[in-house]
Amino acid sequence: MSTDKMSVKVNVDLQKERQKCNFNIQEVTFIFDGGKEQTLQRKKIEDIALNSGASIDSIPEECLGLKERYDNAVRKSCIYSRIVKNEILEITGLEALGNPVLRRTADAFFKEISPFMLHLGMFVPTIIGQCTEEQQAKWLPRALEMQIIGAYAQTELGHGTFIRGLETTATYDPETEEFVLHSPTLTSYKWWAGGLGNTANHCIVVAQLYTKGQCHGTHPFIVPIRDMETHEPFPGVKVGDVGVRMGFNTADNGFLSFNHYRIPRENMMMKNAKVLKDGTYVKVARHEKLTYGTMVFVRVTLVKEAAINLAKAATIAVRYSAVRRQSQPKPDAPEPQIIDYPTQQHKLFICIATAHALQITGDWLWRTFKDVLADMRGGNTDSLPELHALSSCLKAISTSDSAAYIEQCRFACGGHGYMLSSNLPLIYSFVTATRTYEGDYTVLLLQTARFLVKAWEQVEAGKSVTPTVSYLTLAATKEKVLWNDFAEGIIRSFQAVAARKISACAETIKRHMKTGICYEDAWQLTTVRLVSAAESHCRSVICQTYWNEITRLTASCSTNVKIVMEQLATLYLIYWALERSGDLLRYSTISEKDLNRLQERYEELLALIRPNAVGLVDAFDFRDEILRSTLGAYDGRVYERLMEEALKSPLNDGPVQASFHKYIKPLTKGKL
Ligand SMILES: CCCCCCCC/C=C\CCCCCCCCCCCC(=O)SCCNC(=O)CCNC(=O)[C@H](O)C(C)(C)COP(=O)(O)OP(=O)(O)OC[C@H]1O[C@@H](n2cnc3c(N)ncnc32)[C@H](O)[C@@H]1OP(=O)(O)O
Ligand SMILES: Cc1cc2nc3c(=O)[nH]c(=O)nc-3n(C[C@H](O)[C@H](O)[C@H](O)COP(=O)(O)OP(=O)(O)OC[C@H]3O[C@@H](n4cnc5c(N)ncnc54)[C@H](O)[C@@H]3O)c2cc1C
Repeated sequence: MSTDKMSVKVNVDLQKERQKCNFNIQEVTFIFDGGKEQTLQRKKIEDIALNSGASIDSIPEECLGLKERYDNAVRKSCIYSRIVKNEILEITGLEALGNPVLRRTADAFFKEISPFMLHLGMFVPTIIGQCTEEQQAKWLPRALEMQIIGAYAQTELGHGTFIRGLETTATYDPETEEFVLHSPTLTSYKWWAGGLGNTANHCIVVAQLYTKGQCHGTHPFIVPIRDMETHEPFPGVKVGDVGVRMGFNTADNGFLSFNHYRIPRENMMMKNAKVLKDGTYVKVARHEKLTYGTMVFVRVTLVKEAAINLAKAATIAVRYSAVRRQSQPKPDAPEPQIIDYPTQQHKLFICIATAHALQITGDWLWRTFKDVLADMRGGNTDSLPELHALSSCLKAISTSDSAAYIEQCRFACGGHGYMLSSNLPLIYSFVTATRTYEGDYTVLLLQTARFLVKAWEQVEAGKSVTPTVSYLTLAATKEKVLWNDFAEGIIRSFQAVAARKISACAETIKRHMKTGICYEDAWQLTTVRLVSAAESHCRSVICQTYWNEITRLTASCSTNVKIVMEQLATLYLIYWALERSGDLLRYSTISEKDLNRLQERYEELLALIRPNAVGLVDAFDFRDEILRSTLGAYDGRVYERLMEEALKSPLNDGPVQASFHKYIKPLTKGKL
């Protein structure tokens, strides 16, 4: 098609899809956003941030060089942060830090990431979580006003996972009432902190605290690293960019080292522990791990982050699949829309369902987090271990599932999904990093497994356990869970699988120890099973939360919304029952006949959901500016947009590139 004849109308196939949709889209948007109020607030924020057109690039971000891309990201971060500071936080308050609306709207400005993301994502939350009130009064207004820009530097070249192994030291000098920060080795260089390389002028540094000759473990400090006028690093501070990455290239991930660099005593974040003027160390917190609080907070927010990104990818892939026609399964019939292939539905509908499952579970986890925080303010830390176990496994599974399904969405778009202009590769490169940062997948599942094994030992000892593991009590009676394929039956069977795996792990550890080895070695020998047990536990939590919550949330919805939401949730349960059929055959009474029936129901559900597929992704309600995809825009002008974006490439700035004259011509003329 010639570019000058491009139509601006909505693609006909998409129009027909929208006519087929039989439910009220807005009601589903409300469910996905967590309520009508939240939808209205989100739309208001999007209007404020996006209607001026400030987010729009004349040249696609991906066509710029590395430095220009960073420069452009800083420019737009300043615009967006001004809007956030002056207008958005007024509406949302600091609640926005745990609410995906800021990130969702930021996607219109940054195809990759803002170098300011960690400022709001971790620097500000750490000030809130780790500073005394007096310290907050000093730092928080400056941070929110963007007078200072911060990063969070915990990870080092040598250690990310094992925080207790960090090597940076903060040694207290009572003579001057200062801490001396030092990086004793190459492996002690801070590495990875977002925004640190060139942007931040302050940084939270996690270092081993020494006072009176004794090490008290890792603690956070606020460290000025650059001159506020010249932006030059202070003497004793070495800072730079870690180099080109798979994604995140506008996030300015940096390295940092100190050479006996001094900061005032008051720059230690002292909510959980203090160093007095004379160097006396005073522990304030009731729980050893409260200094890890920011990580728990971010893990909680990442569950909804995973949901939103998957919803974006699903929107792109489903709309494209309604527009794209390919092959001719029946002679003389027109080429079908690719969404009519059951295999395509199998790839995509689980993505829609998973986005809902994670969003709903993320909302529930956020509420749980706030409850635990309220308890802790009252001095009660009893629920912290359960929150840590939950946030660890949910962060691990949500980010891992979301990354895998985003990649599946890209596969579902064939060759065009490989184009950066589809946005799918960029969404993937962002989300796949979430599986690693803020705690690696395996490491976090093993944290949950620790909690589960302890819970099992408690159950065996006849003690009560916390709500999310109460299903273990039933399992301990050794009563067999009889398979039934109602939703509640499937969920009970998943719990039985998790319980059996957890008890088997506990037995395996004991068996190893009987051979004379220590607990730690026995634990290591069991870790492959422990990861699998923690994964099963987490899936049962997601399935139960999704089912219970969707039933509650749709109670007052219109009939067709109830039906389509129930279809999606049932699809999710059956999908995982089929995926984990090996576990079910091993640990429940399910038979081959039951599995065959489940497979049939799964395929029936694909057909039932099919007419509503476009409506379901429309209900995620992403503005085109946020989707930033040639394949996923609301109007479905896929081919026109692909062509328009292609023409913006600098490689199309003329019919002949300079390299022809420099290299190719001499080669073809035998002169090179
Ligand atoms: C203005 C424009 C801006 C643009 C718009 C932006 C808008 C932004 C707004 C919001 C943004 C939201 C999105 C956020 C995005 C954020 C991006 C983040 C980027 C990445 C940042 C990072 O990665 S920071 C570094 C993170 N690092 C880690 O996560 C390290 C992982 N390791 C650990 O957590 C721990 O070391 C460990 C848990 C693995 C082990 O710790 P340790 O060795 O000390 O403990 P043990 O294994 O011995 O366990 C002892 C005991 O403690 C319990 N425990 C461990 N951790 C915790 C915890 N956190 N809480 C509670 N309890 C804990 C453990 O279970 C053991 O208990 P027992 O009872 O003894 O069994
Ligand atoms: C894009 C990006 C942004 C980041 N931003 C920041 C930031 O702003 N600030 C910051 O401080 N950090 C940041 N990080 C660092 C991040 O938090 C760490 O990379 C992460 O915690 C993993 O630690 P690691 O790199 O040391 O991996 P490692 O711990 O070395 O992991 C390597 C492998 O070893 C395995 N492994 C490690 N320990 C165990 C164990 N005990 N048992 C079994 N297996 C184990 C892991 O599963 C993994 O497969 C960022 C990282 C990325 C990729």
